[in-house]
Amino acid sequence: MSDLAGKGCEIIVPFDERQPLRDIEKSIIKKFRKNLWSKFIKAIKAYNLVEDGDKIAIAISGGKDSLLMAKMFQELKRHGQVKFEIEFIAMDPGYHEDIRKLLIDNCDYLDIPIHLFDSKIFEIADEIAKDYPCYMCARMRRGALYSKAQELGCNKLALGHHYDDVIETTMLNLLCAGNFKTMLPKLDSTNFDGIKIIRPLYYIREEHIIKFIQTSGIWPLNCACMVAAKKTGNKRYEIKDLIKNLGTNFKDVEKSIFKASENVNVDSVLGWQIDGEKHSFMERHE
Ligand SMILES: Nc1ncnc2c1ncn2[C@@H]1O[C@H](COP(=O)(O)OP(=O)(O)OP(=O)(O)O)[C@@H](O)[C@H]1O
Repeated sequence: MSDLAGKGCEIIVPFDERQPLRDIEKSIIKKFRKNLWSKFIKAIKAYNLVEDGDKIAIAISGGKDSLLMAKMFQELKRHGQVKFEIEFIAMDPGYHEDIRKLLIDNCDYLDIPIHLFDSKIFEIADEIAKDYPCYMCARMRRGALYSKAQELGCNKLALGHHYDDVIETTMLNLLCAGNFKTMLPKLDSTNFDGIKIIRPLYYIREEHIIKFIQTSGIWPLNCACMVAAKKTGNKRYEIKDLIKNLGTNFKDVEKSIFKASENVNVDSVLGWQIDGEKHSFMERHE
């Protein structure tokens, strides 16, 4: 087994024992309506994420975010007016066997029928990018998920990134990469024809997902590799803490970071890119 697989990490401890499935499902549209269900629907409508005739591959890592996303899609199919199909795909990058078992057990309990498939991503990332495997791992993971979605005839791939992932990405780019770029709620694949990525949890705050998971009594897979377990080798963890700390002095700082990417004033920036082509404010002065 690759060193990346790890054994485990900080866990999200449930408030109570596992609740009956029907209660968990009901809680999404009742108890958590405002913070989960309404936000899910809002993003779907705002960005046209689900359309008639879609076949959506829902990517399940076994973590809290993707488990919730799976249940919300099932609710949407049950209650919504749009006609679409769903397939749940879960890729095993070389998990520790206990983690794989937890993933399967949670999906069984929650009635999420997954297509579980293997890849050797941990082994490869460990070999070719030992010190900073995250970038390599994420790229290969994306490729594996796209291929599976395409094999199943899907036109969309749904990922469980939420609001806090979005603002962390914005800050990560600003502070570490020197650019202004966020994570979009919908985008075309560059390598896989006819597949779009969608992020229906775009407006959902992580704290509400944690509350839902704790209330449901589920022990989600919290981190699947050593990098996540140790919280080192990836700047994202530092950015997460930074945003949290900023919140003590700046009111609604998360909202401001999120809004910044809706309100870019192109009249007041030095340069920008469209379709990979660079532009400068100087073009307007020549
Ligand atoms: N091994 C995997 N198999 C299928 N989908 C995956 C896998 N790993 C990640 N994903 C998808 O990519 C999304 C983002 O992955 P990331 O590792 O950033 O997860 P996360 O923020 O911890 O979310 P989660 O709680 O769902 O694991 C996940 O929500 C899921 O949709």
